[in-house]
Amino acid sequence: HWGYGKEDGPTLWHRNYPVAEGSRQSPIDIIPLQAVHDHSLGPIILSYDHCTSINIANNGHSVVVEFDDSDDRSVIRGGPLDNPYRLKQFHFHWGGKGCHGSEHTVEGMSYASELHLVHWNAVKYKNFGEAATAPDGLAVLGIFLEAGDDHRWLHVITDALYMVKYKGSLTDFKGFNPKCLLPSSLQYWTYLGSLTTPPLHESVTWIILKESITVSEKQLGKFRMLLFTGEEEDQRMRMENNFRPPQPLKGRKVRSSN
Ligand SMILES: NS(=O)(=O)c1ccc(NC(=O)NCCO)cc1
Ligand SMILES: [Zn+2]
Repeated sequence: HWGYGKEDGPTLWHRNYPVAEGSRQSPIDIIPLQAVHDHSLGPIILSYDHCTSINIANNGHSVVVEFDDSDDRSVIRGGPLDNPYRLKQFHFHWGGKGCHGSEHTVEGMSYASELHLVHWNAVKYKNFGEAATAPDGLAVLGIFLEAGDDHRWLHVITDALYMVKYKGSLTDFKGFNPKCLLPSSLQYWTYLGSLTTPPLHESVTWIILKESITVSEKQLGKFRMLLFTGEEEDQRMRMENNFRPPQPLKGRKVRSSN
């Protein structure tokens, strides 16, 4: 199976997932000065007020908070999107002690971590699985996490991580609204890309916020106490450096909101 190690990491994924070498892979290095200011790009609109988080889980690659996506109660719209996209889950990517862990980079600079809020086009597709294989099926909002002071709301997540230490573990996680994890500005870059983990489907409209949020090293350290491995496995492997490096732009344009 795939992972982030020497034997199963990003450089080997193309063996089972040839689209890894496709023309719209993610993440990418964003060069702000090369981004095209597109004045037709409106603001992104996040309607998360009635979102319903269900559980938090360790899937062996990251920690994921799943939402009830049975109706349009929490959606992202506007910006580059032609339809509202329903919030399905959010998860994180992070590094090892002190080193970097974001997937997207900005002029070669990476951040300590990156939060992905994953949405799917329920107007055109009947479920997430179908949308995940369509070129306009998914919209992922990416938010950079920078090391600094404590984040006042992230503790709600980090305090629950001990419950999902092992791969395959899952626990209730109700009443969490990811709006509390947003920076003050919703200015963004956007481009057409892919899932950053297998199956690497080229189905994602990426919306990356220019402003990062600040979290403490202590809070980041709690992500690193998670394990890639299950409770029954002898070899414990700390969950860290679960990020794919930037992929070739292959002629794509990155657009910038005003
Ligand atoms: N890192 S990412 O590009 O945001 C991403 C999002 C969803 C997936 N896959 C997913 O949600 N599958 C649903 C069932 O596992 C993989 C990668
Ligand atoms: Zn992700």
